[in-house]
Amino acid sequence: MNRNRFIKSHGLGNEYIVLDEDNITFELNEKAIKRICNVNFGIGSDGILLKVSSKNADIGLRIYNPDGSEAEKSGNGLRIFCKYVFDYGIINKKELTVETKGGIVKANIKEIKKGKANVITVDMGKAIFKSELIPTKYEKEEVQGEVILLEDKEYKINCVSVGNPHCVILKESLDIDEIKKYGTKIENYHMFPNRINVQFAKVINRREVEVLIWERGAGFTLASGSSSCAVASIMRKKGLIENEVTIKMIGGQLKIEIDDNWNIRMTGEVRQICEGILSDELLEDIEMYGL
Ligand SMILES: N[C@H](CCC[C@H](N)C(=O)O)C(=O)O
Repeated sequence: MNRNRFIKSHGLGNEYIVLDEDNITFELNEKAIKRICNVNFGIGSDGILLKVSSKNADIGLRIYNPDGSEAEKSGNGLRIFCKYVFDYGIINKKELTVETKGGIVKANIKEIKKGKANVITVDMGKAIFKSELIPTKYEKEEVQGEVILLEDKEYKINCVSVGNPHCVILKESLDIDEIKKYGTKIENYHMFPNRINVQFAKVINRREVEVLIWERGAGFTLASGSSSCAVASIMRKKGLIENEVTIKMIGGQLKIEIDDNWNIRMTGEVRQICEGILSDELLEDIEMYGL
C-alpha cells in the first residue's frame, strides 16, 4: 500500500486527518502536526488521529490538536476513527474497543450506508467532577459556579473531565464573537494546569441544549463530541435536563445519554471527505521549516 496515506473526515464539521503509524515514513512530531493541520501550508484540520497498536483494546488511538498538543480524548475523533477502521476493513466488527490516553472506550457502528459506517455510538466513560482530577488548582472538592474575572468580564465556571478537561459556562444567549474573544483567556487561565476546553451553553428545554465551543489547542470549532458530553454532564448535575439530551452546535447535533453512574454515551454521524497521499515536498518542508 502507498506510504503516507491519509483520510480526512468530519464529525459535524469538526474535521480530522487520520494517519497510521505503520504507514507513515516520518515522525509525527509537533512540527509535522502543525504544518499538516495548517490550511495554507498543509491540508488543514482540527486535529490528527494516529492509529497505533494496543495490548488492552482492539486498537489504539492517539489524538493531536493543531497546536501539536496531545489530547486524552475526542468524541468526534473517536467516531471518525471507528468509521475509518470499519470502512477500511481494519477491524471487521460493529462493536469495538479503542484505547486512548484518556482510557478505553467502547464503540458501536449504529448505522451503515452503502457499506460504510455512517452513525456511530461511543461510550465515552464517566464524567469526573473532582477538581483535582479534571485537573484544576482549586482547593474545593468540585468547581461548580466558581467566578473568574477576565479583564472586563466575569464568568461563572463549571468544570468536568470526560477524559479531557472542560469548563462549561451557562449563558442566556450565545455570541460567537464573545467566545472567540474570551475562549483563549479561559483555555489558558492559571487555575487549569493542563489548559481546558471551553463551552458556552444555553438550555433550550429539558431535552435540548445549544452550545458554542472553544477547544483547547484548536480554538473555535463547529462541533465537539467531548464538549457535548461535558455540557450534558454539567446540565444534568444541575438538574436542568433529562438523562437524554440533544446537543445542538453550529456543525450539527449529537445525542448524549447519561446514566445514574455518570457514564456517558454519545451518538452521531461521521462523513469522509477525502483520502490521499502526503507529498514528499510537504515532508521536506516539515523538515526544513516546521510551520
Ligand atoms: N481539543 C480537545 C480534543 C478534541 C476534542 C473535540 N474535537 C471532540 O470532538 O471531543 C482537547 O484538547 O481536549
